[in-house]
Amino acid sequence: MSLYLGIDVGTSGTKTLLVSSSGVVIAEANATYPMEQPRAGWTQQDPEDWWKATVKTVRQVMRKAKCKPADVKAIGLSGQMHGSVFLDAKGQVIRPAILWNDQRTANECDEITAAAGGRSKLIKMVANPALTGFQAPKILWLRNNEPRNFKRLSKVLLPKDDIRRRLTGNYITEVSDASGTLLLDVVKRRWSTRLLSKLELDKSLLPDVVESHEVTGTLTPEAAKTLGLTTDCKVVGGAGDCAAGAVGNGVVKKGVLSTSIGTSGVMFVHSDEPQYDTAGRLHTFCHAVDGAWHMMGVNLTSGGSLQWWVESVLQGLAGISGSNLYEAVTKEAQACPAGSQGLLFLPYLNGERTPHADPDARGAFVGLNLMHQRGAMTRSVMEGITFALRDSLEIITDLGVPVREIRASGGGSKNPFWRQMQADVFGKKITTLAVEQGPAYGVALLAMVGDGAYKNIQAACKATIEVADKTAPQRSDAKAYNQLFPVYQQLYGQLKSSMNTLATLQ
Ligand SMILES: Nc1ncnc2c1ncn2[C@@H]1O[C@H](COP(=O)(O)OP(=O)(O)O)[C@@H](O)[C@H]1O
Ligand SMILES: O=C(CO)[C@@H](O)[C@H](O)COP(=O)(O)O
Repeated sequence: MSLYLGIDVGTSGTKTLLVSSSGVVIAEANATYPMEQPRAGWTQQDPEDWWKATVKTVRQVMRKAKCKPADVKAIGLSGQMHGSVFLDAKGQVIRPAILWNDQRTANECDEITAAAGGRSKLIKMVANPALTGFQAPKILWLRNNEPRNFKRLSKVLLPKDDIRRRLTGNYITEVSDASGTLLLDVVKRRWSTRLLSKLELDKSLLPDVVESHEVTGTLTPEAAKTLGLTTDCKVVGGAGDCAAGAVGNGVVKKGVLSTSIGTSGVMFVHSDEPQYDTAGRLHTFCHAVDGAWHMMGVNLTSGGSLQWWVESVLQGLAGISGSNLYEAVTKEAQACPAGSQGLLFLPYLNGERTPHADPDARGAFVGLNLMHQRGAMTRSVMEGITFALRDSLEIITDLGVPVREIRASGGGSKNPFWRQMQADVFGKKITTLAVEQGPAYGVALLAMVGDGAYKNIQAACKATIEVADKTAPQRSDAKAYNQLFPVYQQLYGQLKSSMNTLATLQ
């Protein structure tokens, strides 16, 4: 028997899947860990927590499946992107890892842009502008703010690649996650020696880069023993969670987009060429598909905004308690008409990336009146999150990218009411898959390709992925959203200066 492990080192926890070569999920396990916020806008985690969660979940799926260790032929790794694990020459972690949603590096983003000779020159070099969450500004932040730690620095790894180091002993990343460092020449799929030299950073700080399906090593005897696997088990490159999730959704060819409403929100499109938005609003990264790229818009607090609204604000109020919190609030939201009676919500609770790269953007309800009840407010939170995704969709379609179908995924898309809202706001048919397992599933498929079970990732997706559900737009609600969306789009510009001042007062 040939089995494959997909491990996704997420922000709230690690998810591990054991999958057969025909794509059936045999067992799954999750383990959570905390996120530290030492100051407003700063986010950190201990890489040791990721390793413990990896060991725990792999051992759990092996126990559940009762299979032989030798049956597990290969592992695919996925994870939260952009985070930085700082290591010394002995492979010891120097300080807590700084995460994708951390906002401390605004000065370093300016420093990078200036060193590159301006924003458009930087975009030409690495296909993207400098954004606070990316890895390169974090390395500069360490140099500027913790010089003693910087002196000890020998390697910087992305979260899932730190797990690879512990599994194989090798310091390797792959093209999709490396794209989010801002140090990869995304067009040539190799480190940008030009930008590295302008930033006076040594290339030896970075790991080697491979394609996502390539084998990066086998388990060390120690790792094999700890996980209950064998030293023949391969570890393939894998992918950052956005590209891995897209592979798991079958977004490996032109014309299909995927949206994900998790903590963050992502609108993702496959591209056969390295196409990019010259204004830098979308990210252009290498896809986990050999020789392909992708563009994506990312909202930093997407499902995270609804989670804040439901779990921090509404929870405990009359009728909103117990294990069915989201069902209870959805019922109230559904009772309010599309457009939330003229109420709009801006989901910029922790700054924003697409289309407003602004660490000091903030959230807002605009248009409140005495008629509005709890249901209208919940509905407007869901609508605001969906409008934020439509911002990305409009940039993608304005670039001339054809959109035939949108595949919805993530915790938010499990809710049929929200799927219908997405169809209505986007004006497109929304599809969901029979088994939606996200990034961990995508990298299990890449592991199959690396092991030779399929000739490429397109063949693996074709053999394993099945569309289950289709939701078409409803004309009347779509019309209400089309009236509201231009007002939503104006609000950021109108409120930016007040939001930025308020951010200094928090
Ligand atoms: N029943 C539900 N209805 C609507 N949204 C939900 C529901 N359950 C979870 N969510 C949303 O899904 C998000 C979590 O999605 P998930 O894909 O698990 O995120 P992540 O991988 O980032 O942890 C939550 O922030 C919440 O907004
Ligand atoms: O920053 C990005 C992508 O550019 C985020 O999508 C993170 O990669 C999110 O990780 P999770 O919250 O899904 O773990």
